[in-house]
Amino acid sequence: MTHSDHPTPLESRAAGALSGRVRVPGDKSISHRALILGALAVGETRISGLLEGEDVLNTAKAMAALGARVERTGEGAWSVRGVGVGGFKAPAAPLDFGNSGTGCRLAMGAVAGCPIAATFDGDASLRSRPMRRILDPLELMGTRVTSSADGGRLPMTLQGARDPLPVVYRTPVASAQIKSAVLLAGLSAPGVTTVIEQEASRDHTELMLTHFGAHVVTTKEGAHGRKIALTGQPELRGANVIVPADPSSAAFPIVAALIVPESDVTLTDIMTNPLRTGLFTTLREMGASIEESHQRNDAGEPMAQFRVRASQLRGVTVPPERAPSMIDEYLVLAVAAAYAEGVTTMRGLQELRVKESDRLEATADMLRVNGVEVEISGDDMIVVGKGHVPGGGLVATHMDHRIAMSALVMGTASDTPVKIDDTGFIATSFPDFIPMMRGLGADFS
Ligand SMILES: O=C(O)C1=C[C@@H](OP(=O)(O)O)[C@@H](O)[C@H](O)C1
Ligand SMILES: C=C(OP(=O)(O)O)C(=O)O
Repeated sequence: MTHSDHPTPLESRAAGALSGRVRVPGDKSISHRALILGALAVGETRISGLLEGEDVLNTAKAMAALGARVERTGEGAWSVRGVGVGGFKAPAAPLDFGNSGTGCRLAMGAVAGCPIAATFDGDASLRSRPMRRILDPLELMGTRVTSSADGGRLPMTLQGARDPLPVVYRTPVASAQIKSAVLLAGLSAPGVTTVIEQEASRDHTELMLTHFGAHVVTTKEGAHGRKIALTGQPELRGANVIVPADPSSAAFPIVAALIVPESDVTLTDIMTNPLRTGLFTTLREMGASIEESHQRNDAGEPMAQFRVRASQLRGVTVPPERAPSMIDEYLVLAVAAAYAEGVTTMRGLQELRVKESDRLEATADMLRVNGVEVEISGDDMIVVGKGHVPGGGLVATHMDHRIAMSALVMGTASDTPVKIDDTGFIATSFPDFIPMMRGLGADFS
């Protein structure tokens, strides 16, 4: 059964100030990586604070199907006993990644360096997403695609390389998923596998590979880029991983607290890796009151507590080079922009077209049906902020969790309620979103 077989609509209406203290769930990117590296390591990996959303649970199942022992030992607590680099066994059935690009693409990289065949599949949204960008480098390394749907899409069967070749690969777009797939395949190759990116994307794979004992050297490349060199065939050792709270999930209560008058909300343990914090930079430029305290760095990634108070926002221009550090946050930024005074121009958003939905079109539609003036010009989105949002619209969520949550956030302060057609996909990344927002004072019914 897919979520859309039984859509569950929900309405969000303005209901006074939001207040309270919350910890949003664990970071999705780090959760996927902890399971995958745990499955490729020798010995036990203990993970705490794992995001138990559907995307990550699908990765856990895939790692078990590839031969790792994956056990849930408590709330957010997981133990993984891995098979060692190159040691995956052929899965008995297709691996189903549901809605998750990250889980699927990183697992393709991990399988590519093992001499096995595996079939990758997902839901209708994932089946529509481009996989060529992952296959291009993996084929250079010796992996073969033995079957795929039209245009190199899922379902797809890969035959991993018996003797993978190390490569020097320049990613065509800033994408942590492409970079990570190449590095994970490079684990099985002799010598050094190098990825060069013109604009730095999130570096959780590099950081976690080092944590598990691999040798990774990162250097600057041009003004905004990086060169990452991994020495192949390391012995990865199981490690402890503490997963900080996901800044991309925190974005929703943060924007809600900014737009609902008199709100005062505290969020704890938010990961503040600079390659993930473009939204917070942008919101501060718009005049947001976000106070950061309790900075710590005891889990391999920086984290901090955020106190967010309702603020009168103003329109800004967001430069294209900031996109990789906030790529999943433009939807909810567009909501903040609608409540701001003045025009917000977000530049260089082409990658939004190939996410769970065409997020450029879906975000513009979400705003338009609720009375907000918005324009797409090439790869840019321009939102005309009037300080308030009329609301009254029904938002089509297109199997996209972030459209669903952004629209519900928009309704927390709109003149009339905002309705969404389906809440089902929220569980992919933020299963407790609805009760957590209600706990802060949101009226969802
Ligand atoms: O590597 C990751 O964990 C992710 C990378 C990004 O995708 P791209 O690599 O396609 O930019 C992002 O949109 C996704 O939510 C998570
Ligand atoms: C793009 C996203 O995820 P994925 O690519 O893993 O489906 C997201 O969570 O916004």
